Formats: sequence, structure tokens, C-alpha cells
Amino acid sequence: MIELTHISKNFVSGGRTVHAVQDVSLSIGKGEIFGIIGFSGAGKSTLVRCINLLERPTSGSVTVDGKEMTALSARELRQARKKIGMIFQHFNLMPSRTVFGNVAYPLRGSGLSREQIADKVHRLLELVGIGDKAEAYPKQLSGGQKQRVAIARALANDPNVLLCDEATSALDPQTTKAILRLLKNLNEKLGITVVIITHEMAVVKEICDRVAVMEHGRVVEQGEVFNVFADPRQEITRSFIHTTSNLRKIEELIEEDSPVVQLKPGELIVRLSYIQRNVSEPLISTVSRKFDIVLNIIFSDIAIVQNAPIGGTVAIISGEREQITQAIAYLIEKNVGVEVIRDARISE
Ligand SMILES: Nc1ncnc2c1ncn2[C@@H]1O[C@H](COP(=O)(O)OP(=O)(O)OP(=O)(O)O)[C@@H](O)[C@H]1O
Repeated sequence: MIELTHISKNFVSGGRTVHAVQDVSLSIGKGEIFGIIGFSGAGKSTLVRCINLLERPTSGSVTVDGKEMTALSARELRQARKKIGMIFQHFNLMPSRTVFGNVAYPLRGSGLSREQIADKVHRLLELVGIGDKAEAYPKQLSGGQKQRVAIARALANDPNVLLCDEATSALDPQTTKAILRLLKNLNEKLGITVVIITHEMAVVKEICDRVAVMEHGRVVEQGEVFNVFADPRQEITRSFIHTTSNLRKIEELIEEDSPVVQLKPGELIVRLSYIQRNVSEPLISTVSRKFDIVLNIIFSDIAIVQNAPIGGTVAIISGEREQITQAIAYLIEKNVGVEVIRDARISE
């Protein structure tokens, strides 16, 4: 659906050249929800703006729905852009127009009659869950409602692609979830391909199928969200993942020598991570029964990503030395990642 091939984009400002995007190639499938994550300045916005040619790449090619975007005439490009909707962090609504006026705006010159436009706008407002707000002005709406208006406007020309540039970054966590649910719903209902730029791994975890991680203008890692979460290859990816999990807090507790992490002789602290999709058995209760050991859970953080559990548990294990060894071997055999964080067996 979207093919970016060797895209680079340089900006020259104040006599300096900024290499905002450097040799990025990405392929995004039809109907996919694709995340692009990176810190501020990584080049995410520039890359996504190359998809609809709001930025013209310095080099490389952009193909959307079979059309080589850089080869289109100005007229053809205007037509092609209508099939690529876009929403932004700050909504970019026209304050002097009503919700109706904002959503109807892209339909001017579409050849539809006044009645057809009214009918379409009302259908779109219903679709995004604000059917009763047609006559309101943007300043009378909450952030979540404003983003719903922006989404309705972006859908006015029945696009095949929706680009979302930090679309939930100005929203509180609950509203963020509601907007992400709406995007997922539109993706399923309309088959629309969604590209999401974010600096929040929680957004990626919530709805994306695949993700690309950007750093200094380059894509440093990409893959299915589950695989990237389960086995991050780059340090930057790990740091993003840790922001969504409390399982790393154990290191802080050890550093502080918290009472929670004091061990009796023979005990150990382990971090158990789900790193394969096939972990479905109740493994903690199974190992404690099977090997007659006790697992005292300190933290647990398990989320469902792409219909599979991911995350893990930090626990203190106590029991017979040999039984603990066998239990760990059993967990590893069941595809659980086992890291020993602190070990009081050594002093036995
Ligand atoms: N029009 C421009 N002129 C000059 N430099 C630019 C321009 N647009 C972006 N840049 C620079 O390109 C780099 C990448 O910016 P970009 O906005 O794409 O990053 P980002 O990952 O989207 O970050 P943010 O989330 O902060 O927007 C930055 O160093 C930025 O300053």
C-alpha cells in the first residue's frame, strides 16, 4: 500500500544541513496499523509528511496505492492527496467554523450537492461518535471531541490511508484510549491503512500491528509489535519498552536495598518474561505445584499485545535448591525468559 524506498530528506537552515531522514525504506501493507516511534527530532514527522508529499524527499521514491507520488503532476497530486487523510496533535480545526463547517470543508468542489454533503457530514459525525455536535464550535469541545472532528474531516474524501501525527499526545490517558479504539474501529470497519507517529510505546502496544523505531533520521529496528516487545534489539527500543513496564523497578529497589528485596539464604529473585506467543498455561501455579517451591510475586505486569500475553513477573523463589534449579529449567523449556536478579543460594 505504501512503499518508501531509500527516502532521505535534508533541510538547509542557517547555512547548516539537517539530515532529518536518512535512507529509510519501509513497506506498509493495506489495512495495517503501522507505528513509527522515536524521540523528539528523530525525523518521524518529516518521514510521514513525505508519504503525502507535504515534504518532498531529497532522494528516494514514495509509492502509495500503486502511484509513484513524486512523478505526479500538481493536479494528479491534489487528487492523490485526497485519498490520504491526516490528523495532528493540535487538531488544526478552523475556529471560526462549526463542527459541520470543518468536516464539510474538504468536500467543497467535490461535485456533491448541498444535501449530499450534509448527509455525508452527518454520517461521518455519527461514525466518530459526535453526531450531536454539528452546530458546536471547536472552542466548545474537549480535546477528545476536537480530535474526533479532525478524524471526521480527514475521512471526508473516503481516504485509503490515515496519517496520524502524534494524534493522542495532547490528550489524557483515558481519552487517548478512546481515540485509539476509534482508530482501530475505523481500520476494521473501513479497511483504512493507518500510520501512527508517536513517542509513546503504550500507543504502539495498544493498537499497532507493526512498528518502526527511528533514531537520528534512520529506522534502527522494525517488526511485528509482539516480536519487538519480546525481543528488542536496540538500546533505544528497550528504553521505550521500559517506559511501559514496571518490571525494571526491581533494579531500583535493589539499589535502595529495600526490605522487599531482602532474601533469606537459599532464595533468589527472578524476572520471568513472556517472550513467545505460545505461553498460555498458568505457569506460576504449575511450577510451584510441580516442584514444591514458593513464588512470592513482587511485581507483575502482563498486557495483551496482538492477542498474546507479554510482559512478566518479578518474584522471590524459595524451596529446595535442586527443585528451584529444575523449576527454572522447566520455565525456560516453556519459552519463558528467566533472569536471576539476586541470588542468595550462593552463600549456602
Ligand atoms: N522545515 C524544517 N527546516 C529545518 N529543519 C527541519 C524542518 N523540519 C524538521 N526539521 C529538523 O529535522 C529533524 C527531524 O524533525 P521531525 O519533526 O521530523 O522529528 P520528529 O521525530 O517528528 O520530532 P517531533 O516529535 O519533535 O516533531 C529535526 O532536527 C528538526 O529540527
